[in-house]
Amino acid sequence: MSNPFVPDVDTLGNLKPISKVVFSLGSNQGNSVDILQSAVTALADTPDLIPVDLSSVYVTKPVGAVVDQPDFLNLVLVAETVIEPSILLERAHAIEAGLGRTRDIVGGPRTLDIDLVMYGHRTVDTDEMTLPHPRAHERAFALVPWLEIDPEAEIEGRGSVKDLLAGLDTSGVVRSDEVIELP
Ligand SMILES: Nc1ncnc2c1ncn2[C@@H]1O[C@H](COP(=O)(O)OP(=O)(O)OP(=O)(O)O)[C@@H](O)[C@H]1O
Ligand SMILES: Nc1nc2c(c(=O)[nH]1)N=C(CO)CN2
Repeated sequence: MSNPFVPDVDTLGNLKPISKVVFSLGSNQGNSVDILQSAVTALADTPDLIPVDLSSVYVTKPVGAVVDQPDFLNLVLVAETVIEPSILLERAHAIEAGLGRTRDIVGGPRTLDIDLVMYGHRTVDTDEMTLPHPRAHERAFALVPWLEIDPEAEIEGRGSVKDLLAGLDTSGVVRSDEVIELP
């Protein structure tokens, strides 16, 4: 996909399959709007990754183990790619690190978090990666923005995002006026 006229092939010359990938991005430290814009730009600039849709920005109440922390800004980016999930996660971690992310308190405040919510129909369960993301189906801060850009969205093994959201409290997820755009 880097060059539209040259198809992506593996070492045997077979065409690499294109997969739909869903990223959930969050930030609640630093200038979250600038950080999320830089992260979206960096993901979109990734060779062999084509952004398809970007959600609005949402202001969200913290959920999980640490609720006593500032509100987050969250958004979802859907893309198409031939990059393998493990390489994609490395890329996401490199973008997080480049934008000042340190890994300290699990579930605590962070300048930037990039989660790989889903990679096509792939299911993975290794020490490094779980796909679909093991907590995405219970996170209104990820599902609300995702549903906005993909009303037919489904999580492999969990069902439709619309149905999942029907069972979740979405009151802590509010669309904001902040604008973040694809480059
Ligand atoms: N689908 C996935 N997307 C992102 N990270 C994942 C995924 N599956 C496993 N991980 C791993 O989870 C580890 C913890 O990630 P991170 O530090 O972002 O956690 P967290 O943001 O505190 O919590 P959460 O994973 O619930 O968002 C990372 O080392 C990463 O490799
Ligand atoms: N609202 C909200 N809460 C969270 C978030 C997040 O991005 N948004 N990320 C977390 C750890 O990944 C834990 N809690």
